[in-house]
Amino acid sequence: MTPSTLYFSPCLIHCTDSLHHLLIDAGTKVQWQPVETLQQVPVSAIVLMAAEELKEEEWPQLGARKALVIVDDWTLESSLNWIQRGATNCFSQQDQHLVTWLAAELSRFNLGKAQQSEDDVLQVIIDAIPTPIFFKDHLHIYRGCNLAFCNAIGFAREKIIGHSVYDISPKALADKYYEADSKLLSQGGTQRYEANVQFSNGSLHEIEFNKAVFTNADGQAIGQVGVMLDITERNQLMRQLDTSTRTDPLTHLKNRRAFNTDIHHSFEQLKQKQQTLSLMTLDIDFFKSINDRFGHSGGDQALQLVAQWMTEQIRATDNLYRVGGEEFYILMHNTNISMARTLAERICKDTSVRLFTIKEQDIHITLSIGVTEINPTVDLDSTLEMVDKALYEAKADGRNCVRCVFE
Ligand SMILES: Nc1nc2c(ncn2[C@@H]2O[C@H](COP(=O)(O)OP(=O)(O)OP(=O)(O)O)[C@@H](O)[C@H]2O)c(=O)[nH]1
Repeated sequence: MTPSTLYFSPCLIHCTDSLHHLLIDAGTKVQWQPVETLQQVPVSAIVLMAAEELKEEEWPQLGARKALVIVDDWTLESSLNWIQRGATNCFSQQDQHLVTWLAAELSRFNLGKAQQSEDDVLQVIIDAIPTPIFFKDHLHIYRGCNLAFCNAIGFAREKIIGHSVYDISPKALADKYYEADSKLLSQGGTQRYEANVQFSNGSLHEIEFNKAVFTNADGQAIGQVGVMLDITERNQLMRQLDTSTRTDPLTHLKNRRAFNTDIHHSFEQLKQKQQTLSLMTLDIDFFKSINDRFGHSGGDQALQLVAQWMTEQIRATDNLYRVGGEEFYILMHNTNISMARTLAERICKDTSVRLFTIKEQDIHITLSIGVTEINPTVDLDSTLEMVDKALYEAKADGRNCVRCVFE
């Protein structure tokens, strides 16, 4: 692109010829380049667009170009409307001010270039900050950024400054950014949100955007500044922490805390949908004697083996928890009491005939099991009490058996 190239929409071809000659008379030689859409116009370049050819979806790109909107009937109101949308100016086709505007702008462009200073102290300072920083004007056009921002999104500064989000991001993403920016500009203050961002090297990052509006002396929003905090590691740690607070360290099964969350969630779903949900509580019989015989570490090994064994016995839709010393729960979705009882009896029987090897000795382990179907009209605490009662009945009836709650 050269500064003296002027872009124009094809339906203005008839006026480019006279403009060309008028500009030569004004001492400015230009070349003309037709474009179908604003997207084809390089950022910061001068473009003449016929108002009727500008689609609404192109408006966000007006501010990133020196866009002159050419209307059939010029009115102050329509002209101001176009300027508010980001157009640089608005002229009627016959208006010779267009020639003076172009001549002035083209000579100012050259002057501006000569005055450009590479010694921008503020730029040097923000480039030293490792966190990506950017700022945009009230038309969402990038007006500044630091090196970390360039590196993160993978564009050189010249490809960012003066561009709209639509010039540097895929449309779907640009739509999201534009919406968030518009909200912030209209509400003022600050904005904080998290989004997944793919960096230029292909890596995916969880980013916390912290943005704030800045205003002129009259308090009018004139732009926004944003900082991108990379919270990928922090979020990973939080997820690990969350998992570990819901996991039993010995058996790696979900623990009572996870059970409480899951059962409340499932109970709420049960109230809304026509489904069935059953709960089984399983307790190892005479576990104390295993501890007494093999020591605490032998007891731990037994717990791990039983947990592993039970994991193999349940279905993909069942959830197994270790909720106490030698006590487990199985939450069974889409399962009524008769299906739950069948599963419980199979686990009970198969466990009793299986051999578990603790400290190189084979032993039998049995389970007492209580089973209930969860009724959405009965409160959860009462249901948990009833299934515990069923378990105690199984213990009282000699252990190694299943007892059900029937309402
Ligand atoms: N090794 C080991 N033992 C545990 C753990 N948690 C609880 N225990 C032991 O489990 C035993 C449970 O004993 P009881 O509540 O008397 O139950 P029980 O011997 O299984 O008898 P019944 O349940 O009545 O059949 C206690 O000795 C606890 O110390 C653990 O994490 N590891």
